[in-house]
Amino acid sequence: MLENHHLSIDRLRKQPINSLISQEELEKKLPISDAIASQVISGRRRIERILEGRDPRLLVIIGPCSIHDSNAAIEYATRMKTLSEQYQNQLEIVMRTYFEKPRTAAGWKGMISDPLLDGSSQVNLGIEMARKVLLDINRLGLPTATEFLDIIMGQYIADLISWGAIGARTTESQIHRQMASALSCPIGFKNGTDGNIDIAIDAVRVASASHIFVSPNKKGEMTIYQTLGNPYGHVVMRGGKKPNYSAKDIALACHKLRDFHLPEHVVVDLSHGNCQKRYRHQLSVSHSMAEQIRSGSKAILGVMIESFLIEGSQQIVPEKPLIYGQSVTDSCLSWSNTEDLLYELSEAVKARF
Ligand SMILES: O=C[C@H](O)[C@H](O)COP(=O)(O)O
Ligand SMILES: C=C(OP(=O)(O)O)C(=O)O
Repeated sequence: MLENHHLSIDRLRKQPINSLISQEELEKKLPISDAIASQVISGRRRIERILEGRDPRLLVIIGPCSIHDSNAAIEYATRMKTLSEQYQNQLEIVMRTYFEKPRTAAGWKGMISDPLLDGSSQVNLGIEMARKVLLDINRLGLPTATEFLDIIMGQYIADLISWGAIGARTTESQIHRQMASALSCPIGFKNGTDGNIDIAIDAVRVASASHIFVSPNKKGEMTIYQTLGNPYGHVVMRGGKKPNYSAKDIALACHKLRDFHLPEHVVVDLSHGNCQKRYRHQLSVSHSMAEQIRSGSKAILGVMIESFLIEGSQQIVPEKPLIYGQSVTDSCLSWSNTEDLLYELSEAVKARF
């Protein structure tokens, strides 16, 4: 009687579906080898050197908006690995491997939440598939980037990530800033969806400090951690109601960073608000980046690009087969546009050595 009464007080709007695999169990199933661990560590170190201003190469975070098909992701990574070797003296290429999608309103929330893309929400399968893709891509020798959206799920893959993002919708969230202060990779904070850069600068400052952060340990036991602070936070300009990639916008952001004695550099996201959701416009934003870099800008430390095997995007329709290699979230650039764009950026970077 008492139990029923209790149920009606705090379990009105949820019911258990399944228990979640622990990080320890998942890592036992899909362990990181010594070779992959040192690949991740060296990828992070190269990115950190760019952030420290000790490497003039351009950080390029590139890949599909989201990963929904492991085979297509591996094919993309294999092709990208060839380009990353070709341009290794100018570009540090890191592949976008986004498994969690923050949605403006509704929509598919990514491989971790719904790996079968049918609303069956098999989270244990999703997290296993995500970890496997990351192991495979890192095994190819390509560093990986992701958005840390859910403060618990990201920890199941964080050991395989060389660059992390806190997205436009969560940069202002205290919990995400605290999580970033604990993460082992460099973290880019997006400006807000309305274009507000100040919240991203605040996030960099907050994440660089130590915090108390409550999260599960590898066994799944809730634990109180003291974080050390992340010295590699930086701002990602992604535009908002209007683009913010012009030299003037970047100079303004640098001016604001200077006021807080922070390094005067940013990553520019060519997609999202900067292309105003017209994916081909990423090419014009890229021309502007190349132009600014050629004229000596040191403020652009990196760029983010949404690209996949096939350009554009497609809807997830029940029973309808998906087009292989095409995005199911934001529209992406084609492979051939991607090749042209990386060539242009690599040539521009030569000019700033
Ligand atoms: O990068 C992806 C999307 O821009 C983000 O997840 C929001 O997508 P939506 O506006 O289609 O929900
Ligand atoms: C969701 C993304 O970006 P933003 O947070 O800038 O909207 C993204 O890069 O996938």
